[in-house]
Amino acid sequence: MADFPTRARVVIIGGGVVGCSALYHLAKKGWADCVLLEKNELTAGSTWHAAGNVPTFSTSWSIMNMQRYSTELYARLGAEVDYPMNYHQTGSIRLAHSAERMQEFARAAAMGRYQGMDIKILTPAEVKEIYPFIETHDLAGALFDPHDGDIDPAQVTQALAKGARDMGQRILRFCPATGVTQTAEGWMVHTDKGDIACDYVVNAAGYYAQRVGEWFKPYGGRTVPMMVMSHQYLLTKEIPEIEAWSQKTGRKLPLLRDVDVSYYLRQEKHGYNLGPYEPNCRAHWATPDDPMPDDFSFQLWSDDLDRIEDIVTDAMARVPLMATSGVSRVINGPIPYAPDGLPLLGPMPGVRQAFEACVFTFGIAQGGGAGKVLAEWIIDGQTEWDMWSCDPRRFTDYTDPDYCVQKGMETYGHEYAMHFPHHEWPAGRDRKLSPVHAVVKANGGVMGAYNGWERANWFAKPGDDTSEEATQTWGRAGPWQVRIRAECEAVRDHCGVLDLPGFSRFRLSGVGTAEALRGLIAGGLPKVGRMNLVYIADRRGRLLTEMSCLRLDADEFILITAAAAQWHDGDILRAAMPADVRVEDLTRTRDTLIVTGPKARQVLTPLTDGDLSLGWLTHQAATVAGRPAHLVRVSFAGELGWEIHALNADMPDIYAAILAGGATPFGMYALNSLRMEKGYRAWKGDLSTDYSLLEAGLERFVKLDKPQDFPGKAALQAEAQRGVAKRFVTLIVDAAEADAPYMSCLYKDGDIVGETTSGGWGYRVGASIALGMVRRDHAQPGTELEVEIYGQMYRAVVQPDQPLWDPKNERLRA
Ligand SMILES: NCCCC(=O)O
Repeated sequence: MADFPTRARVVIIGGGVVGCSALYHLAKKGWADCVLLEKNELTAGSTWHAAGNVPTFSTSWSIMNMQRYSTELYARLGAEVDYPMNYHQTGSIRLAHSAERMQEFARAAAMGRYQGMDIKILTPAEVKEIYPFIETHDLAGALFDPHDGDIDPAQVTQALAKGARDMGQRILRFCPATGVTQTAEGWMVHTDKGDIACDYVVNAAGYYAQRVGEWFKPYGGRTVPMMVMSHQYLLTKEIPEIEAWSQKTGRKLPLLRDVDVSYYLRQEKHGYNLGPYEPNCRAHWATPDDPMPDDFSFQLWSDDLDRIEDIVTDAMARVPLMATSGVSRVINGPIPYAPDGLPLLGPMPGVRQAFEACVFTFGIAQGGGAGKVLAEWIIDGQTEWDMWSCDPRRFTDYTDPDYCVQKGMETYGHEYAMHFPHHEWPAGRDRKLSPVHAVVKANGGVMGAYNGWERANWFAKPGDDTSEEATQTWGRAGPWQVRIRAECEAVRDHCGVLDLPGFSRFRLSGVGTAEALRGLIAGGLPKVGRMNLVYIADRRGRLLTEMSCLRLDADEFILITAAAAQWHDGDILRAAMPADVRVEDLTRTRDTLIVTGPKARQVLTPLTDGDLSLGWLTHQAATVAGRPAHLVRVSFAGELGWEIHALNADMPDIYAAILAGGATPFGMYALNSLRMEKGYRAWKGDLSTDYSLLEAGLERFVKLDKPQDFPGKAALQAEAQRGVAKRFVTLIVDAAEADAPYMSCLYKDGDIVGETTSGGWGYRVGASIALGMVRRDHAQPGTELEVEIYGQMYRAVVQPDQPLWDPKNERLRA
């Protein structure tokens, strides 16, 4: 090939909407010497047969940001790149059949308002006014998203490609990538037409992402956690009434989603496009007798209407006009699913200079925003919005193909389901078990999955309702409530024990470790024998992670971090440490118990040879129940307490002895309540890259005057000079039956002035607590705000800057 590019800054593998959007956005940010490789024609994978809906609605703040951005981009893109396309912002109506669904809508509408969108709640009568063909007698109401609509998937992809090409980017169609080789500088991407040397490579291969991902395994990569579903939508013949309505109004009908029945219904020309997400769904290419073909470009499966018959019948009852027309075409095509239904967008776990932008199930709606996010990741190393919900590192070593198929099918069949705070999805469970799992279960543990690890959320007593049905509420009341209260009271008055498998832990050792850490963390290191919290920021001073740092020796440390952060934090540590520093991931080999409460010393004294008089934030090697362990004098529950870290094989004896010593087992729900009463932040709720370390109120962990430079130092120094825009606060809320969930809006005199980052009931203080970020001018203690909880306003008062429980920390230092 005469002008084959042998060098590029970035090579993107895959020419769907996401790959083209990434190419476009890289050029927009000034990197116009990149190449996109597509093995067939652009859009040949899933993009060409996508339904083309473009919602903004999401109950996730980051997904809503990404989808909102897509609608804004698509509205201006045609003119910007001179490629007119069919984009209809018709608005959409999302129907509710229950009060709980209306509560979900109210929460999303508030988030939408915070993002500047006029999302509205409708009564059934209002639905009928704007959608005359619908039956509304059994509806609770609806949500109206004015920016929703549909776009031609091929046109938007070609428009992004044109825009990218016009800025200098290269797109090589019918040029499949055949492999990659890591080089000292970056990568060599191989094709049959030649090799391309590049700094960065992006896997944007849609449903082929797992195959492309295999090429990265020799360089530290893993099997891409995904599977492929068959998604059908059917197109009806033309319906005269729709044509007449469109001619009369000059508009298309708003897109309908009957989310409780599980389908979307959209005007397509003068007929309908009906897309069900059926519970009895079908995975493809998931078993040896159904292998993924090497090429499925522009292909579909034959239709299977039996699977969606019930939903079609329901839709015809909802919009009887549908029944007046026959089916003209069925589209049954492959759609990739990650286990949680969200895309993989961000750094490729374990592999330097490689990214993923793949496994999009809503690629058209998210593609615009995804390109922006990916360009930021690659060029800036950080993103405008915290994107943890899409970060490929959220899935770690437990996502084997069987897990991915189970979860993918569960997610597809519940595409529009509500995600209640006390509900745990049942598929793909028991992937990683604590060494005391059987005992925890035998004691009534009602389990939840944390990075694949099973932990007790609460402990049920015989007769308690532990069914999935009982969890279908946004409220705090449920069979768990009385048990959580008792667990918190046991921790307050006596001693509790929580088994915490999967705490991510890394040992760092070797000459220069301490100095390397000083150049990474914002604060100081503990002395040998002591521990403290350390924080790592990005260049903007925004919060990447928090770790407990135990110093074992001058140059030997254990860093302990959230279960979910294992691969995220592992990547940060490995990237930052020089070659002489050894970074070992010990997560799998050890288990942790939290033993805490005023009688914790009494429980432990007969069991250990450790020195229990050592003070707060100390640690020591000791035996417990005759087994080697490490005792750390700390408690996330905010009482006198120790963490006991031990090898898996030793933990059953230790746990048994502590239970026999009178400790009450408690679960994650109680821990969450206890930590909020102390104002202890949780990772990726209260602690996210949406906030700087200073906004998060972590000044005491930041040493701006230390000699070492560290990521974010200059930005934090500048922020300290000018003052923070927002401030972390604790609020007491006059809540009713539900506490404030993540991203509830905080108002002052009708204006949104902040948001909650977590909320729950404090059983020791007897109040509903919210932690949040508030505009600096409204963050003074005593300020009265309002918080919107599922559509209702409640008084929320900013509390003094000290813990609600044990403000002087006397109990935990006892
Ligand atoms: N392509 C799937 C769109 C689903 C939805 O609009 O809700």
